[in-house]
Amino acid sequence: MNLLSVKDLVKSYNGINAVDHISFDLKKGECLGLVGESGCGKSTLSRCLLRLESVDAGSITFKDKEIQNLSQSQLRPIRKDIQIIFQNPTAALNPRLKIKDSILDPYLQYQKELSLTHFSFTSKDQYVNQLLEAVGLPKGMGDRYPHEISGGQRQRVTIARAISIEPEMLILDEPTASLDVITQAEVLALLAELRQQLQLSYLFISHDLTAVNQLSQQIMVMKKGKIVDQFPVSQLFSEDRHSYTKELIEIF
Ligand SMILES: Nc1ncnc2c1ncn2[C@@H]1O[C@H](COP(=O)(O)OP(=O)(O)OP(=O)(O)O)[C@@H](O)[C@H]1O
Repeated sequence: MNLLSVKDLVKSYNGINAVDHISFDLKKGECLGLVGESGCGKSTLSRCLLRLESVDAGSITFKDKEIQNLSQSQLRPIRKDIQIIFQNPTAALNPRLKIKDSILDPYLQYQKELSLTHFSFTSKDQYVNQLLEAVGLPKGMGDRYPHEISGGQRQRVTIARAISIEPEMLILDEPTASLDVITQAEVLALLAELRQQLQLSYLFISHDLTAVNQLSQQIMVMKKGKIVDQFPVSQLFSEDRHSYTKELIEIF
C-alpha cells in the first residue's frame, strides 16, 4: 500500500526547475532512499512534500488524499503525520529549552488530536522518559540543555521529538551528516530499529550512498532535479544501473 505517491512534481525558481517532473511512491513501512549530489534538488523536494514550499505542477497524494493544494489549516493533520529530521540537530533544538520541553512541544501542539498506541501520557516526565528510552538515552537527560549533551545525543533527541506524536512518516534529511562515523552508524541503527518497532515509513535523503544502502528498501537517484534511476536495494550493483548511479557507486 502506498503511503505517499508523487506524480510529475515540478518546483521552479526563476524559471529553472529545481524539482523537474518527479514521480515516485513510498510504500507503508518502507524506507525509500533519495541520493544525489549537492544542489540536485533533494531539499526542495522535501520542502514541497511538507508544503513548506508551494508546488508549481503535479500532485502529492498522502494517505489517498491530494495535499498539494490544501490550505495551511487543512495541512495541520498531515503535518502531524509527516515529521522531519534535519542534518543539524543543534540548529533544530531551541538552546534555551530543556531537552524535555523540546520533546514535549509536538505533544502540546497536537494533544487533542492524538490517540497514541506505542507511547502513553500519564505525566510529562513519564512520557519524556519513555521517549528517551526509545532512542537509547538515559532518563535523567530531559533536565539537561542541548549544549550539555553530544551531537549524537542531540540527534537522538530530535528523533525522540519526531516520533513522540507517532507520525506515519519521517523525512530524514541527511540525518547523520554532522556526526562522526561511529555515531553515524549508531544513529542509522536506531532509525532502522524504530522503523520496524513503530511501522514508520522513511524518505531518507542523503548524498551518502553507503548510508542509503544500509537503511533503504528502495533507492532513487536524483540529478539536476530529475529522478534518473529507481530500483530495489538488491539491484544496486546490477549492470542495468544508470551511468550516473554507477559513478556514485565508484565514489563510495
Ligand atoms: N529558495 C530558493 N530560491 C532560489 N533558488 C533555490 C531556492 N532553494 C533552492 N534553490 C535552488 O534549487 C536547486 C536545488 O537546491 P536544493 O537545496 O534543493 O538542493 P540539494 O540537493 O538539497 O542540495 P544540498 O545537498 O546541498 O542541500 C539549487 O540550484 C538551488 O540553488
